[in-house]
Amino acid sequence: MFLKALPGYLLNPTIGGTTMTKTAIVTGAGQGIGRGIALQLAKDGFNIVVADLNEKTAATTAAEIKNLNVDSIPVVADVSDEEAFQHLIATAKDHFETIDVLVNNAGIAQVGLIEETSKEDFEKIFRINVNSIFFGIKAVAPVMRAQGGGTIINAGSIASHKGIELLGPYSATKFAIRGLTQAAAQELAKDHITVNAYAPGIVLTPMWDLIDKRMSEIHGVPIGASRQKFIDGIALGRGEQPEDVAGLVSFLASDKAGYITGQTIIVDGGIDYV
Ligand SMILES: NC(=O)C1=CN([C@@H]2O[C@H](COP(=O)(O)OP(=O)(O)OC[C@H]3O[C@@H](n4cnc5c(N)ncnc54)[C@H](O)[C@@H]3O)[C@@H](O)[C@H]2O)C=CC1
Ligand SMILES: CC(=O)C(C)=O
Repeated sequence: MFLKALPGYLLNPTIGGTTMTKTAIVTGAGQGIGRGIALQLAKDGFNIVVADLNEKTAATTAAEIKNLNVDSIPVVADVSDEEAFQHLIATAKDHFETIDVLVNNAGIAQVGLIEETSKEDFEKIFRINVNSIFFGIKAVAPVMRAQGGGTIINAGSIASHKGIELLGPYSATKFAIRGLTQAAAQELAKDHITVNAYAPGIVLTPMWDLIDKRMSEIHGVPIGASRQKFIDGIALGRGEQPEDVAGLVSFLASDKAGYITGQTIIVDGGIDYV
């Protein structure tokens, strides 16, 4: 029933006169970049599984998507828990039959000096940002392999390419994600599964509200000043929006990106220090 075989991966193929709508799971889709990606993929014609820790925001995003002529379900899941991720994949498969795209977007940031970061916080950010992607790849690969293929897209960052002061543990997780993406792409290529990552810059979401507040406290500058300093280094002259990231993910999830794998692609408006 699943038609994917690279090349020639068709979005919504027609089989015996019936159009098959593809399905994407987006983690952390209750707000911010994940929500932006989920809405864009819905506009591209995917049914969407909206996964998030936050039940209320997941339900709101899923309801918004249902107004876009595709189907959507919210699933409450802590993706840093392997069993919860397996349950998410099983729920998506039960509901929509295929899982064509998994966007491992959920993540957290922590701001502070490496020397002042506790072992518990260091382990926590790895659990949420990295273990989740490891669990996601492990859970979805057998499903995609059995279907004949699929696409996994992970949340990197410009911090996947350059360690950023006061974002040490966060940068370490994003470098790890770049490595996992490259290795998974090599291992899964024979199964017609592509694995890539997006690497945004300074995206104006609740995550950056928190980063700015904490950095501004540490530097003793007014709220907003730390973020502005980063934005001043962007060639395109403005902070990034979730839609800017969603445009890249839309391409990576499309037939047009069928020959791209193992890449962590920067979408940052041209930041001078990367
Ligand atoms: N905002 C930015 O400037 C950038 C963000 N990124 C990455 O993009 C991704 C999304 O970032 P934002 O939208 O800005 O963050 P955000 O904090 O605004 O939203 C994150 C979403 O993930 C959910 N989430 C957090 N932990 C979860 C867990 N364990 N299980 C399930 N859901 C969970 C939250 O409930 C929230 O809805 C993250 O991986 C982040 O590291 C990368 C580069 C820049
Ligand atoms: C949050 C994040 O990834 C950056 C680079 O700001």
